[in-house]
Amino acid sequence: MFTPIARRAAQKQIGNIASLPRSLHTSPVSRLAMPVTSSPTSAYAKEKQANGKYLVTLIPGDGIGPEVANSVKEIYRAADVPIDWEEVEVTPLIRNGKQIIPDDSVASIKKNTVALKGPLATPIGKGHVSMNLTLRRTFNLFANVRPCRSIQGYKTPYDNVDTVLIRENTEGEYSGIEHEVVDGVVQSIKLITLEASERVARYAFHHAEQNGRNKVTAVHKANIMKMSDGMFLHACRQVAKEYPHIEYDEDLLDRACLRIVQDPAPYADRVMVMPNLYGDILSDMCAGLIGGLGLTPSGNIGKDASLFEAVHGTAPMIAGKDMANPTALLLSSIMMLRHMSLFEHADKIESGVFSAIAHGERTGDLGGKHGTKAFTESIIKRLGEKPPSQ
Ligand SMILES: NC(=O)C1=CN([C@@H]2O[C@H](COP(=O)(O)OP(=O)(O)OC[C@H]3O[C@@H](n4cnc5c(N)ncnc54)[C@H](O)[C@@H]3O)[C@@H](O)[C@H]2O)C=CC1
Ligand SMILES: O=C(O)CCC(=O)C(=O)O
Ligand SMILES: [Mg+2]
Repeated sequence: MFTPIARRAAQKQIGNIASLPRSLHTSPVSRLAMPVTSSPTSAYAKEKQANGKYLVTLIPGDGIGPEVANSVKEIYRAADVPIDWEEVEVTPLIRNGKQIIPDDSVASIKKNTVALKGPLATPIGKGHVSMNLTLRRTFNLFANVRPCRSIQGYKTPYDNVDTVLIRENTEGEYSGIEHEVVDGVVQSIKLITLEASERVARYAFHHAEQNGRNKVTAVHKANIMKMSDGMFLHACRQVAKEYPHIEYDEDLLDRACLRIVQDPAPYADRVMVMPNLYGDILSDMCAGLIGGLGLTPSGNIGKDASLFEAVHGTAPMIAGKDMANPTALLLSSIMMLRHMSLFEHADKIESGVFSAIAHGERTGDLGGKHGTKAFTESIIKRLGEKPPSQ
């Protein structure tokens, strides 16, 4: 199945990260709450500006986006994070019959190579295609890293969730190739390539190694989709040979869902890697185990740019009401800071937000009385504070 040409092309595009030195964060004891996402093929290498700060693209987004983005900006100001924001919009434009991202937004991400993004709305059924997916494809953000960890001090039926999902981010069920064959018959194509499968598999093994996880599990439905998911598995098996010190296994998607909701603890040792749609669904499911979408971050990692965003969407029912939980976008921004090697600022903000939640200063989605603004103030007061041990 693997031709030497396809293999060489894949190696050239993402590099062979099997031979990398291990990072500082390899022991489970020192494992960070929000993981490190950089690799030699996605490492942040920008210089500071003359004023001593880095320039980062900010897309506030739709719905609750501007409110949670504002919270991040205020916290960064209070924490003296050396970042200037370059704010751009990603309102869809049509050019030559094709939907595109505005030129200035593309140019900003290209130039800065790192972006923080609020959620963007996608109409259901008819209407414009997802600008989220368009951004991921435009910048070839091939791996979507979605960590989900129980929040210390916020009790749910599960105390020990610590999952990391890595979702193939550019193709699969979200390739966007759909057409009506004849009246009443529609075809939607799940397109999977060996190149993208190998690329995300290699990133998953590298991520496991870099963040102190000793196992990679490929999640699939290759019993049903024998060719597409079968090739995805084949790619994972081949890449696994490059990482003999990392254990590799496979699980069916439906069985994995059952096992995770029955007992998430065994999943704390590993990274799960999977095709696009499965990662979308599984990441919302895992968010439900720790308290909801107000809490889960993500990073879209590419070779030339990386874009960090919450797992959640625009939450239209609560938009503009000072009710949104900014934690998910803030934790995404902490992943971004670690990607940029701004570790001290990341640690200071991370401890502030976990401390506020542990002290019961919470937004409504977590049963608290704080609005977005009051919760932001609580985090600012607690920057650098160690959360109380339970
Ligand atoms: N990456 C992105 O930009 C994403 C965009 N979307 C888009 O967002 C729109 C709305 O999608 P939905 O399916 O309703 O999902 P959603 O994630 O916006 O909302 C699901 C539920 O979670 C709650 N919620 C989400 N984020 C929250 C937060 N920060 N604080 C408190 N509660 C929060 C909402 O109130 C709602 O009850 C759609 O247009 C969808 O396409 C959805 C997911 C991701
Ligand atoms: O693009 C969208 O509107 C939804 C995307 C989504 O659900 C996700 O990336 O998790
Ligand atoms: Mg989703």
